[in-house]
Amino acid sequence: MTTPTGTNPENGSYVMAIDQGTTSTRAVVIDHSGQPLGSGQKEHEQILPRAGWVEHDAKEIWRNTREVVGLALADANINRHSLAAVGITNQRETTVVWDRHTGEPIHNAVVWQDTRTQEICDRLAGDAGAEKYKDRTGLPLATYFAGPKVRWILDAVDGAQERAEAGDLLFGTMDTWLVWNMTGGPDGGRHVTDVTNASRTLLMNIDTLDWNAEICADMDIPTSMLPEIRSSSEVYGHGHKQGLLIDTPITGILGDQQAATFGQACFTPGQGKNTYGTGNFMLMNTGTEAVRSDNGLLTTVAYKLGEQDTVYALEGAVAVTGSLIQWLRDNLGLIADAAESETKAKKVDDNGGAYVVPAFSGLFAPYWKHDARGVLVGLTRYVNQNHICRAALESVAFQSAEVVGAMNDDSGKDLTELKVDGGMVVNETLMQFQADLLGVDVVRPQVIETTAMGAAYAAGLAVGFWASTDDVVANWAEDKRWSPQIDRDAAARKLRLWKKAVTRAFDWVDEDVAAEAAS
Ligand SMILES: Nc1ncnc2c1ncn2[C@@H]1O[C@H](COP(=O)(O)OP(=O)(O)O)[C@@H](O)[C@H]1O
Ligand SMILES: O=P(O)(O)OC[C@H](O)CO
Repeated sequence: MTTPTGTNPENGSYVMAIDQGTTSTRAVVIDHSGQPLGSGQKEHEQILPRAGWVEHDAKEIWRNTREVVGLALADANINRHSLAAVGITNQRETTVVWDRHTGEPIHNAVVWQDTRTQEICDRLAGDAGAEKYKDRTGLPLATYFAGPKVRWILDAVDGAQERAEAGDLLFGTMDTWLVWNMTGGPDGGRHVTDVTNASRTLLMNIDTLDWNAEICADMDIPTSMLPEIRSSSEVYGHGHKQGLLIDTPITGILGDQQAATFGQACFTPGQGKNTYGTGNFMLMNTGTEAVRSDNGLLTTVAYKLGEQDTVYALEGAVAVTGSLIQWLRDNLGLIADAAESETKAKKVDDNGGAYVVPAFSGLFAPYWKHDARGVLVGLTRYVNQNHICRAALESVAFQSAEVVGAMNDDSGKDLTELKVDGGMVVNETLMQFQADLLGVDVVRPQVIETTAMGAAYAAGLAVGFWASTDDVVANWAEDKRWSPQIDRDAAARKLRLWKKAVTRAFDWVDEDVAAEAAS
């Protein structure tokens, strides 16, 4: 039990991580051995104005952040004096533009899943060629990333371009928005981001880690509205007097998938993890080299600790996995909760020949086909709802198996085991099927809060709370391992049928469908 005095022996004994995710915001208090001590969580509204558009209210997210910080402190039974540092991790790419004088966003945040910028991407590809973007930024020119979203907001809001050019508007991903508000907002808030988040904007040169002036000019984005790019682990500022974390040093920022990679202790080239959440994101550490992919993977920054060398990763981003299970629940009413997807899937031995390809916002890795849409194929009278639940879970594993295939091809090495985390890894049927498909062990750590752990470690390393990444490795422990149980020919046949199903999703959005969606 702690008391709010300046002399408490527990002062500085913990680190807090704030995890600002797609569906909710969490704060977690973590101790030196890497154990979560207390947490708070709050969901925010998903604003869906039309097909393909997804928005968040950035002010709601800031309110929720303050609330969950209070909840986590209370749950851990500590006060802010017990915190040595706070780290931020966040849904990446989601874009906010706000007025630097008032702190008011000029539009709802445009979320990473949102596809409204397709026309902007097409125009940019027509002007300069998509290859230029891949060469400079390591990314395909796609609606997923932040730069085109900034362009869209500046076009959509009356007078925004002029205000941006006059230096009155600021851009940020969620890390930037939160740090600016936490450190004072209009009253001296720090306008910063870290290299991992900046590497998702399509505006940063992946080799020099600077904003690329030519690309910013192509998108007509004034560089005055861009945050300063900093490392992932250093002092960015301190909590402002109006917040709950007054004077607490803010010392870690990592995009959420990079944070999970860090929390899974993937510090050696070749090590990687796969996170099963709203979408699936696999990252493999490629060391200090920014490897370009020939197979639809993204080149991204994994982390940069202070002045140390930048560590890069290859990433396979899959847009729809856990959100398919939400869709079975909310749109089809097939299941009452996510866990029932497993109960139903276990009632049948296989998918009955059915395949679900959840290309709800096109297909991300390894295909990058924006004009694909979801399909359910292989239907016969035999197929029932249990088969569909199984097919939905299998689609999650199939999509990740294709990403692993791309990683193996790009790196020239075969994956030896897969570290997993995220909300879906409690689903044992899915984990077993993943091991069966890949032919390698799937391994779950004891603490599956890897995202929060990663942000906490980045923050704690900056203030000497942990001495080095060796402490992170020492704190990591295995919980459960699934080994392959089917032969490789059977796995290859399943994957072949999946790939056939995927081709049925291609090329759905023609001009008529696009015009209808836009009207
Ligand atoms: N038992 C389960 N089986 C299948 N999917 C699940 C299960 N439990 C949770 N999920 C899915 O996991 C996702 C939540 O994971 P989480 O890592 O919290 O997501 P995020 O961080 O992207 O918000 C939801 O999309 C939910 O549908
Ligand atoms: O918030 P999550 O866990 O769905 O992650 C979102 C990713 O960062 C998008 O790139």
